[in-house]
Amino acid sequence: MFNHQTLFETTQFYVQRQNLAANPRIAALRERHDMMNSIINELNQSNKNDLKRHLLLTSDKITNIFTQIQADKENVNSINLPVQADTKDNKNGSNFKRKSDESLGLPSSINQNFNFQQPLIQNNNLRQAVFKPGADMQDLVDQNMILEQLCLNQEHFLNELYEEAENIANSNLIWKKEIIQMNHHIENINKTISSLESNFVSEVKAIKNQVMNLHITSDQLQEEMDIESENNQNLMEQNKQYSQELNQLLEIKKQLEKEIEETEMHQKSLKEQNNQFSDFLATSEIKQQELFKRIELTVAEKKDLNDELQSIKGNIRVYCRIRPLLPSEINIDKCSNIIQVTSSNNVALQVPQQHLKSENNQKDYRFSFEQIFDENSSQQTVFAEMSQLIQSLIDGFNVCIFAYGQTGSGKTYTIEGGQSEESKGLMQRSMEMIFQQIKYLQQFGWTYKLFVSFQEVYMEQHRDLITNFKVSEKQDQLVFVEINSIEEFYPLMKRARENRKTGSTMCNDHSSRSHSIFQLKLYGSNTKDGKTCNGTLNLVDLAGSERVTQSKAEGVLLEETKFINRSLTALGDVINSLAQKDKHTPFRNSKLTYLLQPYLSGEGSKTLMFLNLSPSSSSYHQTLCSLRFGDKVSNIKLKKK
Ligand SMILES: Nc1ncnc2c1ncn2[C@@H]1O[C@H](COP(=O)(O)OP(=O)(O)OP(=O)(O)O)[C@@H](O)[C@H]1O
Repeated sequence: MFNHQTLFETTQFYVQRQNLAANPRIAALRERHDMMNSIINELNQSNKNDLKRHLLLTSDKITNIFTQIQADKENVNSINLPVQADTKDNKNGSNFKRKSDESLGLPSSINQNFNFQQPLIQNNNLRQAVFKPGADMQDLVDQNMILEQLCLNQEHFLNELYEEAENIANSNLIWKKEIIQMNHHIENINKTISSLESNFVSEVKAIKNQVMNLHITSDQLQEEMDIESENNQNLMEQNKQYSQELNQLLEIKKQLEKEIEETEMHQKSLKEQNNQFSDFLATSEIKQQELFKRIELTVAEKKDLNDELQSIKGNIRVYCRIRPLLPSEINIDKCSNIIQVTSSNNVALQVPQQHLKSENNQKDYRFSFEQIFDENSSQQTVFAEMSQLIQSLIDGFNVCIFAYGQTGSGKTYTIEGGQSEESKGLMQRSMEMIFQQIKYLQQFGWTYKLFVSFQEVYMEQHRDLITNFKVSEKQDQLVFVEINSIEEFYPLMKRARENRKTGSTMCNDHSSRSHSIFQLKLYGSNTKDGKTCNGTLNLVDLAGSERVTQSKAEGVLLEETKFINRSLTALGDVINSLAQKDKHTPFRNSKLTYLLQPYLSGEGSKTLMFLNLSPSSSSYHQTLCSLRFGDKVSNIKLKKK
């Protein structure tokens, strides 16, 4: 039996379901499904080049749509349908069974917002209207027919709805499948996109690197181009300069060509002059040879004349030299000058007032010497007078020059002199003259070898002043140094002076108490005629000639003074003996005479004694002694062999 209430409720239910079918959300779902299809078609249609762009755009769209679909689907599922079997009002247990929500693809949960009370109330009202008590039978039959017809219509309509619902469920399943396929497809597309993206990124990276490299290469090329352009500019400038120089050179060339022409002309005239000159030279050479012969003869004559002159003057000569009063003698000791040079050969020693009695009131002592140099005589003047002896040395004589006098009378000043050009002494001036003469004589075939030694005799001890070593009896320890120029001589002189000074400080200023001997051995040979010519120069700075009694010396000083006096006396004796032509000359009486023996004896020897005098009144006795010694020596003549 058909239950009207149940039919009504069922009808109500399917009306609601139809309403659901017409739900705007489901319609929207459909629309989006269509849109997705169109997008997929669109994607399939898009060409490969635009694929990436489309994919990027559509992937976002798809993602949005998909999320919306998911949301909509959830919303759809969340819409609850009334379950007839479970309602309270299904009292009659209707056999109408609605299809399960799952089979329709709809969720089984109940939508709490849907109001079921309103239709139920309406049904009750309808039921009351239909089954109204007291209504007549015909009305009921009519009503029943209407209701049966209504029921049939409703059933038919419900079947349609049911089919419609099944279709929706089927299509829903198809959508699900499509969505799954689409998801796969989207995944594949995403994969393709990501691979394309990674390729794109790597390609972009590669392209970026290439672009970077291109930038670098471009920068380098730019730099090179800049350098090249600079070089180019420089080259242009150089080119300009070269072209200017070339023009100048061309002008110079023109001038030179002119000059060459002129020079060639000049050369021709010079050749002619040359021929004339060569003729003239030939005759001049003959004349020159004649002149050389004459000069040689003149030199030989000069040598003989010099020898003769020295002989006339005497082989032993005495030059007297008086030094000026020293500032200390004038200012401190208040001494006066007691020597008067009366002429170039005569000197007078005044007896000081305090000594007049002891000298028997003799006012002065007068002496004559070959040459007297007063206090104003320069080193140059003194040397000029004795330079003839140096010439004799070069001519092959032995020359001995002594400086004799008391301490501080000017012996060292005369022999060695000072450091300045003006004050340099006999030693330096002699050496300079010798080297000048050697150079001059080279043109006549003379060559010379020079050897020098510096030595000292102190208290009969012989010492080498170059090595600063003691020399034994054998003399072979004495060093002779060969010198080839005046420059080689100076350091040796300096060294000897220093060694003498060192000795002086070690031995209580023994420099004034020792005899200093400079020796030069000169060996000459003539390459033209084979002649030889050997001579020796001795410059002797004698020790101070103080007398023991007058010096009031004591101790070591007394000993030194005794040695000095002994050696000076021995020198005087030797000179005297030589003058007396004695058979035996006592050379061995002192180290000094023993050393000088070879150069004092014989006709090839020339001796000069400088008698150095102090003009001070305080040195009266010493000066008188020196003058007497000098007088004695100046009267000696060396014997001839
Ligand atoms: N002709 C001169 N002109 C100027 N000064 C001189 C002259 N002679 C000597 N003198 C000075 O007198 C001082 C003593 O001279 P020097 O040392 O030569 O004496 P010396 O006789 O060698 O003494 P010593 O025996 O003690 O060595 C020095 O200061 C020197 O410069």
